[in-house]
Amino acid sequence: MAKKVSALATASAEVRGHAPERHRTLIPVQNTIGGLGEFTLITRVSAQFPTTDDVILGPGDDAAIVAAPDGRTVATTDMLVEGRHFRREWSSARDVGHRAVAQNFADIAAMGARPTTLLIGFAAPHDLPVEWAEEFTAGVRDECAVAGGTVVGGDMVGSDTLTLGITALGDLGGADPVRRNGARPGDVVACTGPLGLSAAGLALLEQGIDGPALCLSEHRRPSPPYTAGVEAARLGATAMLDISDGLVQDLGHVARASAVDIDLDSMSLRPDPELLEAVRVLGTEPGREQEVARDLMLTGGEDHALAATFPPGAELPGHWYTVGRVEQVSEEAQEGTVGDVTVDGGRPPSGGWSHFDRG
Ligand SMILES: Nc1ncnc2c1ncn2[C@@H]1O[C@H](COP(=O)(O)OP(=O)(O)OP(=O)(O)O)[C@@H](O)[C@H]1O
Ligand SMILES: Cc1ncc(C[n+]2csc(CCOP(=O)(O)O)c2C)c(N)n1
Ligand SMILES: [Mg+2]
Ligand SMILES: [Mg+2]
Ligand SMILES: [Mg+2]
Repeated sequence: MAKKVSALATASAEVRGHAPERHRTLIPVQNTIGGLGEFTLITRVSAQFPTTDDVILGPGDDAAIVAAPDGRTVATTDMLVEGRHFRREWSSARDVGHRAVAQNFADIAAMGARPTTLLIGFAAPHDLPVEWAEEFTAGVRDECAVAGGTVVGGDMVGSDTLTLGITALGDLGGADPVRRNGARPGDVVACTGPLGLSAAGLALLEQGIDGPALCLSEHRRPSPPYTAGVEAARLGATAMLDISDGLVQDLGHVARASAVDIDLDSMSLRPDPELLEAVRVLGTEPGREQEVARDLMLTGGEDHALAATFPPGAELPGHWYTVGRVEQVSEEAQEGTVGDVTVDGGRPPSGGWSHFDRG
C-alpha cells in the first residue's frame, strides 16, 4: 500500500529539515519553491522551452544532446548573483531572465558564432515565490526567442543567495572564430549596440531617480546585437568581444592579447539623447553633459554591445560606428609595454568593472 504523507507532514518537514533557522518564513509554503518541490518546479520550468533544430535531446535525462553542425561547439558561462548583478527591488524576475540570456549569448556572438542552447543553473532560497521562478523562466524563454536559442537543461538547488549560473553554447557555421588576439596595427575599432545606457540606468536606480526609460530598460534588459557577431566574422573582423565591464577596460583585453595599443576618438562617441538626459537628471553640472556621457560610454559595463577590429578599408554596415584605431607599435616598444588603451592619445577616464574590488 502506498505510504500516505499528509500535507502538514510535508510542510513541517520543509520548515524543519532543510532550511537554516533564518529562512523560516510566514509566506505560505504552497506559493514558494520550497512548497512546490524541486521536481515539480523542474517539470514546470522545462515545459516552457521549445525544441529547435539544435536540440537532439532536451531537458529530462541525465544530460542533453545538442547538435554540433559545425563539428565544433562554442561554450561559455557567466553567473548572476543577487545583490551583485541585480536587485529584486530594481529588476523584475522577467528582467533577470532576459538579462541572464543576453549576457551569455552576447559572449557567443562575440566569438562570431550563432547562439544555440543554454543550460540554467538556478540556486535559490526555499521561500522564493514560485511566481518569481516562473517569471524568470518566461524572461529566459522570450530572450531566447530574440537570440534564436533555447534551453536544453539546468540544475536547481537551495541556496541562501539567489544565483543564476548560465552556460551558453553556439555554432560557428563553418567560419573561423573571432578571437581577442587578432587585432593588427592600422585596423579600425568599431562598435555596434548601445554604450553607457546600462551604467546610466544603474546610477538612476542606485540614486532612486526616475530617469529616461531607455537607460532603465537597457540596464534591466540589455539588447546585445546578437546577429552582428556572425556578421562581423563575415566582414573580416580581426578581433572582437562584448562590452561587459566597460569599453576601455574590455578593449584592454584585445590590446594585450593582440600585443597592440588602441587609441579611441572621444568625438566619435555620440551619446544617445536619453543618455544625455540621464546625465542631466543625475545632477551633472550644466555644460558638462557631453563629457560625462562620453565617460559613461567609455567606462560603463553591461550594455553587451560588440566591439571589433577590422582591417583598414573594411566596408561596414551603418549600425557599426568607428570609435578608434589600432596603433602602429613603435619599433622601440619593449615586449610587455604594448596593450594600452588611450583616448584622444591620452589617459582614459578611470572606471570599468572588476569583481572583488568592491568587497
Ligand atoms: N573560474 C574560471 N576558470 C577557468 N576559466 C575562467 C574562469 N573564470 C573565467 N575564466 C575564463 O577567463 C576568460 C575571461 O573571462 P571573463 O569572465 O572576464 O570574460 P567575459 O565572460 O567575456 O566577461 P564578463 O564575465 O565580464 O561578461 C574567459 O575565457 C573565461 O572562460
Ligand atoms: C545590484 C547591482 N550592483 C552593481 C551592478 C553593476 N555590475 C555588476 S557586475 C558588472 C560587470 C559585469 O559583470 P560580470 O563580469 O560578472 O559579467 C557591473 C557593471 C549591477 N548590475 N547590479
Ligand atoms: Mg565571464
Ligand atoms: Mg564577454
Ligand atoms: Mg566581467
